[in-house]
Amino acid sequence: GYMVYKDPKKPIRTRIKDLMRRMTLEEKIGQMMQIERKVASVEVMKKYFIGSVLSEGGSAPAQYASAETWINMVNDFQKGALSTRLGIPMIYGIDAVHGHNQVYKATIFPHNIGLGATRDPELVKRIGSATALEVRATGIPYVFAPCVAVCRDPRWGRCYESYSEDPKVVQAMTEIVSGLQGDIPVDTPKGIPFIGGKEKVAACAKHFVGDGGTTNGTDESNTVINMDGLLRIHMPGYYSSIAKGVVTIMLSYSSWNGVKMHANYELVTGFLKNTLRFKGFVITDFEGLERMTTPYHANYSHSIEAGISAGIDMVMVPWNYTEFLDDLTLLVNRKIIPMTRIDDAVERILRVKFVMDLFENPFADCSLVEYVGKQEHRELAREAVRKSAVLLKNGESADEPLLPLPKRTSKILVTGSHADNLGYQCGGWTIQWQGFSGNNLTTGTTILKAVSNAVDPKTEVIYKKNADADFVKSNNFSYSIVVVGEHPYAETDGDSMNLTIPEPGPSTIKNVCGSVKCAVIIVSGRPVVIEPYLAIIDALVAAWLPGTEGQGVADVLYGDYGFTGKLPRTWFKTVDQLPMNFGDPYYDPLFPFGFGLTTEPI
Ligand SMILES: OC[C@@H]1[C@@H](O)[C@H](O)[C@@H](O)c2nc(CNc3ccccc3)cn21
Repeated sequence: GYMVYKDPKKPIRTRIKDLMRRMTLEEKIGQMMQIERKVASVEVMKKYFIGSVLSEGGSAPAQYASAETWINMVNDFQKGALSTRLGIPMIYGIDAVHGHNQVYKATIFPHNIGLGATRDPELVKRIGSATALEVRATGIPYVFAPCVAVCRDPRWGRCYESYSEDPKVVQAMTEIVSGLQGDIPVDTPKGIPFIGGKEKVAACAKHFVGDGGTTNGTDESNTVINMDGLLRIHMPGYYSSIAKGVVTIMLSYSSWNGVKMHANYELVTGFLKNTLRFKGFVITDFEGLERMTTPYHANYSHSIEAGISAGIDMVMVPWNYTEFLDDLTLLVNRKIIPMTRIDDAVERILRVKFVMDLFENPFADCSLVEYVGKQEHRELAREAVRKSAVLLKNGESADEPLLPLPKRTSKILVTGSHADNLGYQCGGWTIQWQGFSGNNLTTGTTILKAVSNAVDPKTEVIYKKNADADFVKSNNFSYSIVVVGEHPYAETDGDSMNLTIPEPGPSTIKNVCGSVKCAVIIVSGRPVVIEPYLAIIDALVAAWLPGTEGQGVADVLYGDYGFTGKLPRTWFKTVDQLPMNFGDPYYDPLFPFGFGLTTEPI
């Protein structure tokens, strides 16, 4: 029969009110639970009134799964949700943090540190639009992006997910929110969520707040800074994201001055919801409540009370959602958590679902599948790669630059662990949570292939993964391209106290650059130790984590385009200087924030 909440002609607030008054406590708590796809099913969706499902890093319906396979999976979960008494649609979320990075053949864009180096917000907005299309092509309407962390210590394993050490650069790059969600209508009141239609997705500014400011860059640890410092350095990305209508905000595992963000009422409710008037929903990180305590999951019921009371609306409770449901039900029945808090959470979640048209359009169709890895998206990614590359050294003096390299010559050497490895050049959060090695798990252009594509057909390109001095001396190479750097990593696995390039990178640099002109390309998620080798390196390029479109590196190496990238973060001399950021009283970098040599296109 007719019900107001099902009537798209009624105002959203009227539909929410009508729906809320019909809901049982169990149905309300169901809306607050986001579970992982591996434990989700039509039955579970129906039995527990699940409001949301996610793919954790690397969690796909199958290896090499097509867009259609993704769509069928998402639609199945949706059928379960719609078969409940009130038929509230579920929302599916995934980490699309540098393109739709979990999907085979999707376009993989440079990670955020590279986008920060472009200083091009309009480009980043276009990347958001392209990403939204590829995500919608697989039937998914919600992404856990952008990360607006301000990484203040490159020893942090997630520094590459941060656009810059400078909050102003991070604020500029929140243009990606407008690309992902669509431009917010000018008259929209501040903080109201907005999504611009079926080719746009709900975004998620993360991780609130101060994730990039932890001591020594230790992931998930403690950010020690006063309120002024927090607001000046770590908060601006949220001002800009909310002004652009960001629909959700994810909390950080980290603490601020010893208080867990997942239990921080003053910042989550007091500041974010009341002062900034954020009207979307606040979501935990993965097992955020379980990981509030050491040991993990200790005193879980208290963690639930602390988190929900702090202002958490949706809980990423991937596995033990039945325990969460039981504990929270008890807390409400005992009046430890007031129903008004539950109603605030559910109202925010429902508002997002109504705003996103999920009630009227709960199912995905196959109309967009050809957008996955679309050539024009790859061209956009190639443009981003060009603009993200930072030229740090070019010959011993300005009047004898090595770059741009000549395309026409007799014989050149391409060498290094990262020259022919698509997984390495994409970095973490690519197909697998921790990224991958090799060229088989998705499609793209390695830097080796890019060089071969770029040079004159008469030029002989010799590839040797780890060339030694004898090999170089026994050949008469005109010049060499040495591609080395970090192996892929994500989160805590990326924390590093030494920031060295793993062997045989340094040896390859020494072996090759000691015998022939060399252009060294660093593939890394952050500045790494390079000072000891700088003197023997003729040209040095920071390529960051460029993604699948390695052709963009060759574009600037060979002068089809000029180098324009600028360092989005300070390049240290030695790690014992850290943390060291632009504006610090002690500032003695190898290359300062904003540094970048340029070349003219040929
Ligand atoms: O993938 C979901 C979220 C992601 O959006 C967050 O940015 C990130 O902090 C995040 N981490 C995990 C999984 N973390 C984890 C860490 C150690 C062991 C097992 C899982 C999931 N997620």
